[in-house]
Amino acid sequence: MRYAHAVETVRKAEGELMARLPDGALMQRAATGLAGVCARVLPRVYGSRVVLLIGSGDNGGDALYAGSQLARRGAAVRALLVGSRVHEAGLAALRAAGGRAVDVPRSAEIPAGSAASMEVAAADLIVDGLVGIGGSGGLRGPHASLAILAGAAEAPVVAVDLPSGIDVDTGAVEGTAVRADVTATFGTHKPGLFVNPGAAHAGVVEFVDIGLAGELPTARLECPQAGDIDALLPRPEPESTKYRRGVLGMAVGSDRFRGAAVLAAGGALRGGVGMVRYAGREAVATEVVRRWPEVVVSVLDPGDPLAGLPEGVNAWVVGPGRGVDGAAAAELESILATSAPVLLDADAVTLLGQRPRLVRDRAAPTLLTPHAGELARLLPDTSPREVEARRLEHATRAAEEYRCVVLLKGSTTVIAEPGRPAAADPTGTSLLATAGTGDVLSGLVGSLLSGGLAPREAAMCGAYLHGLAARLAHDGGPIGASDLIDALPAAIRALRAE
Ligand SMILES: NC(=O)C1=CN([C@@H]2O[C@H](COP(=O)(O)OP(=O)(O)OC[C@H]3O[C@@H](n4cnc5c(N)ncnc54)[C@H](OP(=O)(O)O)[C@@H]3O)[C@@H](O)[C@H]2O)[C@@H](O)CC1
Ligand SMILES: Nc1ncnc2c1ncn2[C@@H]1O[C@H](COP(=O)(O)OP(=O)(O)O)[C@@H](O)[C@H]1O
Ligand SMILES: [K+]
Repeated sequence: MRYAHAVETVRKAEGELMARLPDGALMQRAATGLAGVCARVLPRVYGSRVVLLIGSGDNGGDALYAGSQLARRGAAVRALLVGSRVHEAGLAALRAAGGRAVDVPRSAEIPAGSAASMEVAAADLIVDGLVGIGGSGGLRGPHASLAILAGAAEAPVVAVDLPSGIDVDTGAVEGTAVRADVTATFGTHKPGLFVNPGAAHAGVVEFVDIGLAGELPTARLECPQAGDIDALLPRPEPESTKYRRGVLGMAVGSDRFRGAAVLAAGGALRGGVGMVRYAGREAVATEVVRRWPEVVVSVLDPGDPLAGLPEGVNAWVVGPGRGVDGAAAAELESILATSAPVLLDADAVTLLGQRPRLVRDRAAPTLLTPHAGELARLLPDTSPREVEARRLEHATRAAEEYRCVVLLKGSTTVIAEPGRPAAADPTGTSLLATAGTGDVLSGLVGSLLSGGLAPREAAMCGAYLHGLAARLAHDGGPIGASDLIDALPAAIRALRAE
């Protein structure tokens, strides 16, 4: 598991640790780790041209000390000073090691052809020490110009602690931010490194241990790794039966959206469910069984659909392609009145927006899996764009308001549960941005719920496998939701190998 803490927590923990250590010790640890990361990114240190982008704060100090270490190993290090002040001891260390520093004019944009712009363009490595956890908002003035120049340069960019300009606590990017190839982050991960759009600016995140772990409380955000998912995933045991592995009820698809039922059932079957019990109209049930003969179907009578819903299931998936009419609402209400764990997706989430109490007052485990548009319908005065800009914040708010677990789909899938650290899925890929992949996810997560995982853990495992399956299914061209189903067994197999 990778753990991320909010700025306020990091500051407090660093303060406590610093009080017990000699002055500057933490910065030396950070700088040494950073220099090591830079040395691994460079083909060789000796003779390479390293450009440091240096802002006002300690983030610049880290970069200057790391630069001094690289200079001692034979790199030609040049610091571009752009802040209203500079970390003086770091600058002195750089100079003592033979590095040089130039002031970048702070008032204006940096013109093409200026000395600073030529330095950046000719670099073998660019180190982003503009701002760290003390930054706020998108980058301003010459900081922004340097970030743009660094983005246009060929050299790899190593970000110090985080890519300057991203919102550390949320991953929001409001304005210009550095795009790094590698981020060396100190003491703990930061939430913005795991949540897009911030995460996409961080590149590969390398953790630098500065001895902070003992001072840190519970994380704000967790990012599960293959081993964590492998440990959680239910697997058949010698005494397993189809019932013990989990019976999943599925109220998905409709005459109009038959594919949703087929895809969701496929996700469940390849997710390791013991039995899928499909409930729906005859035409849909026929399609489901044609594709998946192992599914047990209950054909619902349009005159009295609730009477035909199967009983004795371990969990339910409700919503994808099901519609938002009165019958769908009555069905949702009836399923939520059971004591089984329920996953609400798509239309069921839309229906919930008008009936929040259905979930708020429910004692049994409940999981919502909206995309940004659906989540926005759950939160008054919130647009899908706002949800996408600050995913973590909105998923957390919805989980608190509806008192249940929320998996918010999208560029980064995030999972929130009141009173627990949020989780960010690391495997997501835009290959998934194609119709029907959400239906597969609902079945997959449903199968894990029916297998006994709690909603948060089922959501974490499902999202991880979903993204991994997309990556494995991808052989250079596009993939569809059906390919994703086929790749799920390989994704489960790959967990052990990762
Ligand atoms: N604490 C510790 O123990 C350790 C901390 N460590 C390191 O310290 C880092 C935090 O350092 P920090 O607190 O000095 O803040 P930091 O982010 O360098 O600069 C903030 C300054 O930047 C500016 N600025 C802000 N926003 C801006 C914007 N949008 N656009 C442009 N400029 C902007 C603003 O300055 P001003 O504009 O006022 O000149 C503000 O004051 C941390 O990330 C880690 O790297 C490590 O050494 C390990 C031990
Ligand atoms: N840009 C993206 N990057 C990563 N994953 C994405 C992206 N866009 C969509 N996805 C994923 O694709 C799936 C789409 O689900 P959803 O919107 O419910 O589609 P549908 O209703 O067509 O099945 C979700 O798992 C979501 O996280
Ligand atoms: K930085």
